[in-house]
Amino acid sequence: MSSSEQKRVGLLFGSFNPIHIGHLILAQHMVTHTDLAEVWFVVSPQSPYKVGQQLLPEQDRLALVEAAIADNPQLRTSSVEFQLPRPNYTVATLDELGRQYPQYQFVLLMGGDNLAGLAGWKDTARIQQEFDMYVYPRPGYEMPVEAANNPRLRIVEAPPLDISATFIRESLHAGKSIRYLVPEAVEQQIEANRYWASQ
Ligand SMILES: Nc1ncnc2c1ncn2[C@@H]1O[C@H](COP(=O)(O)OP(=O)(O)OP(=O)(O)O)[C@@H](O)[C@H]1O
Ligand SMILES: O=C(O)c1ccc[n+]([C@@H]2O[C@H](COP(=O)([O-])O)[C@@H](O)[C@H]2O)c1
Repeated sequence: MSSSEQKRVGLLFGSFNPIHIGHLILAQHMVTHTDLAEVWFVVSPQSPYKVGQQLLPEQDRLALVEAAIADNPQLRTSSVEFQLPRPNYTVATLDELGRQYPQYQFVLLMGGDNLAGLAGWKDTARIQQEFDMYVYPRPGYEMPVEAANNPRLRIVEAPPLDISATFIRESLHAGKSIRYLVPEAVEQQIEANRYWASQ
C-alpha cells in the first residue's frame, strides 16, 4: 500500500489525569480540519516528565477517556503503553504501534507545551524524521523557533483553550465544581469515585 493510500491516524499521547475539554476540542479540531481520519488517545501510565507525581491508576484514567469519547466514532482510546516498559518513551510506543498497525500512517498530535519540551525526549531526531506532527497552540507557551525548521511540523491554527488537568484536580481538591470543564459522564464518574475529592 503506498503512503498516499494509507489511513492517517492522529495520536494524542497524554497522562489524561483527568481528560478534559481541552484534549477533546484539540482532538475534534484535528479530525475536522486536517486530513486525519481518526484520533487515538494514547493513555500513558507513566510519563517520563511526571515521575514521582501522584497519578490516578492508569485503568481509571483510561475509563474516564472511554466515557468522554464513547459517542464519537472518530475518536478512540489506546492502552498500548500499559504493556510497555516504564516510564513510557513515546518513541518505543510509536515503534510498537507501527508493528501492530502497518496499514496506518500515524501523525503525532500535541499542544504547544509538549512541543516546547520535545527537544529533551528520547530519540527526538528520529521521531521528527519519521513522523508528521500537528501542534495545537497552548496559552502561555511560545512555539519554539526551531519548529519553523522542521518541514514535517504543522502548527494548526485553532482557538486556544486555557484549561489543564492541573486546574481540574485543584478545583476538586478545593471542593469546587468542574462542570463543563469535562464531559458530564466524566464528571459523574469522578464524583461517584471521589477522585481528587477534598476529604
Ligand atoms: N488546553 C490545552 N491546549 C492545547 N493542548 C493541550 C491542552 N491540554 C492538554 N493539551 C495537550 O494534550 C496532551 C496531553 O496532555 P496532559 O494529559 O499532560 O494534560 P494537561 O492538562 O497538560 O495535564 P497536567 O495539567 O496534569 O500537566 C499534551 O500534548 C498537551 O500539550
Ligand atoms: O518520549 C519521551 O522522552 C517523553 C518525554 C516526556 C513526555 N512524553 C510523553 O508525552 C505525553 C504527555 O506527557 P505529559 O508529561 O505532558 O503528561 C505522555 O504520553 C508522555 O509519555 C514522552
